Amino acid sequence: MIRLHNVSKTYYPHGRSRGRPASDAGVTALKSVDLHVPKGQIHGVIGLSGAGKSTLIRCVNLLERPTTGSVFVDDQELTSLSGQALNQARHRIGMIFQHFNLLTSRTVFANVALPLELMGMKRGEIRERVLPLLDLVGLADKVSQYPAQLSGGQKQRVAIARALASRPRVLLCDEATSALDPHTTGAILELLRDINHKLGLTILLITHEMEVVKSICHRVSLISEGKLVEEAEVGDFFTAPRTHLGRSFLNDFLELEPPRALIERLEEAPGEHSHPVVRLAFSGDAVSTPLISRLARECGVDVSILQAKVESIQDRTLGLMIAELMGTADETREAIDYLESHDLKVEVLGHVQRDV
Ligand SMILES: Nc1ncnc2c1ncn2[C@@H]1O[C@H](COP(=O)(O)OP(=O)(O)OP(=O)(O)O)[C@@H](O)[C@H]1O
Repeated sequence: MIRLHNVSKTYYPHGRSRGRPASDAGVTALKSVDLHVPKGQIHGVIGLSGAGKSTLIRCVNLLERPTTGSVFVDDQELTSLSGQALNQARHRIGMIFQHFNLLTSRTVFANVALPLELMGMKRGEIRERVLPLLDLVGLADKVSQYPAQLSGGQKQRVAIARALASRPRVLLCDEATSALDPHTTGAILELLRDINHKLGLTILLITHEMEVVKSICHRVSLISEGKLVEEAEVGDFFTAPRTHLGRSFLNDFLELEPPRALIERLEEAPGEHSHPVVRLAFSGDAVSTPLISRLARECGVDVSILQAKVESIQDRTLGLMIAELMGTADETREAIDYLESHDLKVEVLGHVQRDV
């Protein structure tokens, strides 16, 4: 449904003039991005501030025109269109924004009606289209109110109804819940999930919050310095991110870091009298297997659990633990092999001196 092929975007300080001086290098915000979002999927793009998320999503409806590469939506190449043809194609793409972008002088009804007025639709038809949409987003009783009379969550619901007014095939969400509190965020994400389900709408969203990805996305891409560096099913991303940045997002989300006092004592290389400190991630059957007690029995290693957590990520259960393995060098090495042979991901964070 959405396909980006080799899309790059460079912002030039002096626009796109042909006589650009050689020193006018510009900022390359996207580098050779390939992305495919099949029909009916909810796809998240997550990244740090400045990574290129907004540029990426704005390239999908050509609010930003890519410097090179092509963009297809619903099998139509948007990058080959301009003028009226591009306007027509954009009716199939709805968009919502972090700060809602409502017109303050228009009522809720008139905000949702605006794109239909611009399409030249008759008043009666507009009414028939807008009222069910306001019902869908739970605002049937706010038809005549103005944006200033609404909460943030209600404003975003108006924006969602407006985005759906032209019956788009695709909805783009630009940090749509970043200005909302966690409870309201949950409600808006549930509405988006509902719309995806009921209308079969394909959704591409950008966010810097793992919670958003965890709650509603099917797949996720990680963006860093303008490049998509990782793409995975959400369950896989949360159990075994492949990049350092992915692991750092996951650790921040899980808030699973060794205690500060321990971090200060961690040494990179093992010593004669040191124990490894490991981060263990396990999913599937391993969650319910008593591996730690077996470790003690079968490898003769004592395990001191420093932190542990079990998370439900969609249909998967993910266990995480930070632990100190106490035994001789041979015993702890054997213990790590044992854990890995049972499909646990083991990351040695460092080594701490034993009290001798
Ligand atoms: N209109 C512009 N002109 C020049 N540079 C821009 C423009 N818009 C974005 N940039 C630059 O492009 C890079 C990517 O910005 P972008 O806004 O796409 O990132 P982002 O991941 O959405 O960041 P944030 O989460 O902070 O909004 C940044 O270095 C930014 O400074």
